[in-house]
Amino acid sequence: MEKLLYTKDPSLRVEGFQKVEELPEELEKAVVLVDIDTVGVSSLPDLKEGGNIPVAITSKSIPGYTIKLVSLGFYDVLRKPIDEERLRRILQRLDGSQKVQRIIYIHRQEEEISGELCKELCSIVGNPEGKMREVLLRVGKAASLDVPVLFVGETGVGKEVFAKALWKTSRRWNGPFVAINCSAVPSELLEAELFGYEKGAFTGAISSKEGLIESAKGGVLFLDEIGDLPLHLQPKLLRVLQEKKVRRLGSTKEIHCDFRLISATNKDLKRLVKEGKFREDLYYRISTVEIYIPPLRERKDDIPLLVDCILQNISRETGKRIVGYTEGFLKKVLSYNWPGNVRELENALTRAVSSCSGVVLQEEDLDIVTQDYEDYSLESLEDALRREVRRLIEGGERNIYYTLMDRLSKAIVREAFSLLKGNYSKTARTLGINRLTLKKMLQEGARCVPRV
Ligand SMILES: Nc1ncnc2c1ncn2[C@@H]1O[C@H](COP(=O)(O)OP(=O)(O)OP(=O)(O)O)[C@@H](O)[C@H]1O
Repeated sequence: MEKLLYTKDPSLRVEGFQKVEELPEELEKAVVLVDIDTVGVSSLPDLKEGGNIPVAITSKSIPGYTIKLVSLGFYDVLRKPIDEERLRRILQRLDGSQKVQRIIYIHRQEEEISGELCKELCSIVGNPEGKMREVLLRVGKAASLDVPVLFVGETGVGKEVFAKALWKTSRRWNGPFVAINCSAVPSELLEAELFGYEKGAFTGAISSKEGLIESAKGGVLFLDEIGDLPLHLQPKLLRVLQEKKVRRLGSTKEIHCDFRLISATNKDLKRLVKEGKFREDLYYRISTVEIYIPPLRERKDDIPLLVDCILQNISRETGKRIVGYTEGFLKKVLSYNWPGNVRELENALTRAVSSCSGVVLQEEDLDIVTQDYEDYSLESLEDALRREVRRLIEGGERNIYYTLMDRLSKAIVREAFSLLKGNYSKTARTLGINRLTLKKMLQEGARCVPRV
């Protein structure tokens, strides 16, 4: 492995730097130029050990990024292409205080790592080796394409967090991020909100107003719960997406609008299409890239990392000092299935912190009902359900009925199917349901998306 020695030579040229795919074994006292666009920042702790001086190299010029990188531990940040004069100044600055012996340029060919950038920029927590890696890679790739993206996943999995990460790492990062939840606005108001209106367009329109589509010009329009977009607005949205023009209510003038659509849903849109509740052409238009975010119960390795991060945030916000938690506490967190995902975890931890009398969270501070109860009677099941309904309502969850019914029906079907050794006819007969319905439920069991 060739290494470039730092010689104080003023004619030092960047092109002469050693490029290595992986960290060299001995790095002591090296200035390590880390191409973070391709290598990421995960190697930082290793680099700093042994007194190396990491300098980040990036082509991204996102506001706050330099500060973020320096706060992570980089000595300085250089933009690509590397300005040799700036590099030389950094080296001279260092030379007085540290004996720099060599400079190494670490770089990786893959572009995949922009996913890592999303992670750092948006404080997305997840095990880098786990399921979130795939999601981050997909977000990283989608960021460079200016096409509509649809995030699919249960409530509280982080669809909006990822939508923002996508926006911040796309070429539209300096444009606005305009978000609206289609299920939270009554259908008659949603049209005016999205498309805008002219004065007198309807009773109460005392002045004209631009719609959110117009406001998203140059940036991103985030349509949350797009599955709840009323049928009569769907062709209007489709037209806007096709023609890149919007017409305010009460106007004949078309206004050009250049925005990127990112949408999210916790519903099975393909099923809504089949049921005639969502237009097929719109579905294909909004889902050029579809990214599925798995529920927390399918990525339990993320939970300890999330717990640490959420507890730090809660401590910061509330001023209540929490130094850790017992093994029993973490065991209880891990044994629960978190149907409300990260949002529910945040709410449960907030409650745990407020009920904790010391600085270490105990098992009993967590008021969740874990699955390993011993009492199998229907009464106890009803009790558990009552507690679960109360907890979900207090946690501000939506779609409670469907989430619970979906989980219950799937649990019943799966258990019967496995007890009856995978015999479809027998299971259908025993459960008293149609064979086709059974097959469909078993197929859909893997995704578990609550639906109406
Ligand atoms: N990977 C993550 N790292 C850190 N925080 C996360 C992560 N995923 C989700 N969160 C947090 O969980 C909460 C819910 O996330 P978000 O609102 O993005 O979920 P959602 O899937 O859009 O939910 P809904 O479908 O109900 O709108 C937020 O407070 C968010 O900051």
